[in-house]
Amino acid sequence: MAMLWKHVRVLSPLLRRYLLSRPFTTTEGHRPTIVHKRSLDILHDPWFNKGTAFSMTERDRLDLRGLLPPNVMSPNLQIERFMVDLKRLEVQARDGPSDPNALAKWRILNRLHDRNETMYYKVLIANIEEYAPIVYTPTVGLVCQNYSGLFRRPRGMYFSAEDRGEMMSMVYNWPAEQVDMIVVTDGSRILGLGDLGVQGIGIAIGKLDLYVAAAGINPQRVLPVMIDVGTNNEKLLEDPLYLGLQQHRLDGDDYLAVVDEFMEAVFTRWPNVIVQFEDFQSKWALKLLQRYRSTYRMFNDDVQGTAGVAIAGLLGAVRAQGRPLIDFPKQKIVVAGAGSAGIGVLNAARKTMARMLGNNEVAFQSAKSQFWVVDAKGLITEGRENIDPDALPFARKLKEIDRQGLREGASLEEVVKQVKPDVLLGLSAVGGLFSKEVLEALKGSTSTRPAIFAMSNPTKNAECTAEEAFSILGDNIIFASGSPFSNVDLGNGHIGHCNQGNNMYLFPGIGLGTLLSGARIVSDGMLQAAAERLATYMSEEEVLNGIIFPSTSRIRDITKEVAAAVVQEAVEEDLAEGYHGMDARELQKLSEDEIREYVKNNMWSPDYPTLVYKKE
Ligand SMILES: NC(=O)c1ccc[n+]([C@@H]2O[C@H](COP(=O)([O-])OP(=O)(O)OC[C@H]3O[C@@H](n4cnc5c(N)ncnc54)[C@H](O)[C@@H]3O)[C@@H](O)[C@H]2O)c1
Ligand SMILES: O=C(O)C[C@H](O)C(=O)O
Ligand SMILES: [Mg+2]
Repeated sequence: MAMLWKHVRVLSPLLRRYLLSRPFTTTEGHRPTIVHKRSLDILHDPWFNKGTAFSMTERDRLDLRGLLPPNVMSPNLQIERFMVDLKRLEVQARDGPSDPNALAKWRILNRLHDRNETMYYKVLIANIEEYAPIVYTPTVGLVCQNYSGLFRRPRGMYFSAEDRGEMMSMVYNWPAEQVDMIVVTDGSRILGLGDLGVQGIGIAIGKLDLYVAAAGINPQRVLPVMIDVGTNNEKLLEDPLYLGLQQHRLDGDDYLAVVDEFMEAVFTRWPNVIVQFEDFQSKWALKLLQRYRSTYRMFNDDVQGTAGVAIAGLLGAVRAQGRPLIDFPKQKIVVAGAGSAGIGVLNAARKTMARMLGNNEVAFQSAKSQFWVVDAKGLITEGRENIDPDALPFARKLKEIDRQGLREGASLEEVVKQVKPDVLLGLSAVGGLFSKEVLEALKGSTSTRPAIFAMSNPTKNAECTAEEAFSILGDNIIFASGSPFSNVDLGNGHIGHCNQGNNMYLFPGIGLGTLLSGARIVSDGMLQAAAERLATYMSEEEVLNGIIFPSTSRIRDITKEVAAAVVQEAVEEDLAEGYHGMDARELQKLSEDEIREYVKNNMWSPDYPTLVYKKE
């Protein structure tokens, strides 16, 4: 293949297109898939199972005759039968995604995931807008909270504090020879729900569902991982039904030793894997990112993915005011929450402003004065005792805020009243923090179109609902939330548009782009390219209508675009080492459109391959 590629440039356009369109992975397309098992073993293997869709010839070949009802169903009919069951719950559904039936829907989908992966992803991809809120936020939060009761079949791998010294061999217990994507959590800060210990595995599973559905990562090559170092959740520690280690969390060097050993083990077995860190408490999220990011192919979704999505949203808000992007450094931004997500957003927004202002130290210093950061103790100033070093660069000078009529620890309401910000952005995990009073204060905003980002998850942790924002501030605002809300009918013929501002618009493309470029690390430039692509994805008309993020139904397309931008940047930074048949030099020769096509053709689709049995 590599030889062939060398000549692609001089080949006829037709042959060139053919070569570009060939999947470089092994099992997709029309080539049969070789399996080393037969009979019931196949039916019980979700990677290969097709259930009633096994053809008669396959039933003969794989010793399945008599093990299935005789009616051979088409994949579509099979899905129709399944959907009747799933839809039955909707008849009684009341309040959208946070409805109690959501958990029942999750159960039905999860059972399908356990029996037949191809069919599961077919259902998920075809109905992503409807079921992303079930397999992902907000329902996944409820699932994690109730995991002990919901647990049936294990999924993914668990590495615990008890496994120290064993991880290097344990990693070989996973059946897949190749793993492309790992999402790992230690369960210490699951969404805005706090420490859920081992039950946090649900978030890694949900994120990987999106990797398959949105990025077309092959489901046989994803691995959800839980690093169980204990929990500080006293309720779980006392619960006899809890599935994890019943001890307090390891800390300090003991903690680091476990995570280090895990990283070494997975990168030894799968040197090209990408590891996404997810929902680690802030105390460790930033430290682990610094510790690993220049040696391993890894990134932290809460810090870096969220930052990119927020940048895209903030730039969208500028466009929605009918102003040029270059006005971004003039925006006054109040951020509530200075944890891993808030700090990630602040650093990225400051850098973006600085770049627009001339990309020098003076610009970098002056950009920080556009931010007012409020945490659990109120406005952060240089007068704060024991200030978190990550928040320090954003601490306001005491003299300066005195002039603004503010002080150390001022409340969010006071800050909004005095600053009159263009943007109010919440990553606090505190539901209802943007109270009636805070939203009333935002009426004084000097912006022609103030923006509210209530980004905390799940729904009950959102800083305000869409209804609250639109009913108090009217329809001349931009609204985005981390978990989905329905659009709001304002009763005057106007509709308040709800955007979902969630890192799901970036992490699948960051992962896919890193994989297909074969980049050695995930660089700042690659993350920036991803964010910029998302920022320019919406048309002028959409943005002026308050639509600053795409709908989830377009997630596969936006992910392809983001991945292509990441590949291109990796190539430009000379980080790309290639992937399968596409080596680094060939990657360098591809045009922008060819990169897009290369990405598209390497996205897995949920089609049943023909199965052929072969003895091991
Ligand atoms: N939409 C997204 O894509 C996205 C991405 C990442 C995280 N999040 C959400 O962001 C939230 C925070 O995540 P994190 O990792 O930064 O958590 P964290 O616990 O590390 O940080 C929370 C921060 O909020 C502050 N805070 C608490 N009470 C406050 C109050 N009353 N007023 C102002 N600030 C207050 C805390 O002091 C802390 O700085 C979570 O709910 C998470 O689901 C959303
Ligand atoms: O998981 C999400 O929905 C977004 C984000 O990663 C979070 O932690 O809230
Ligand atoms: Mg997260």
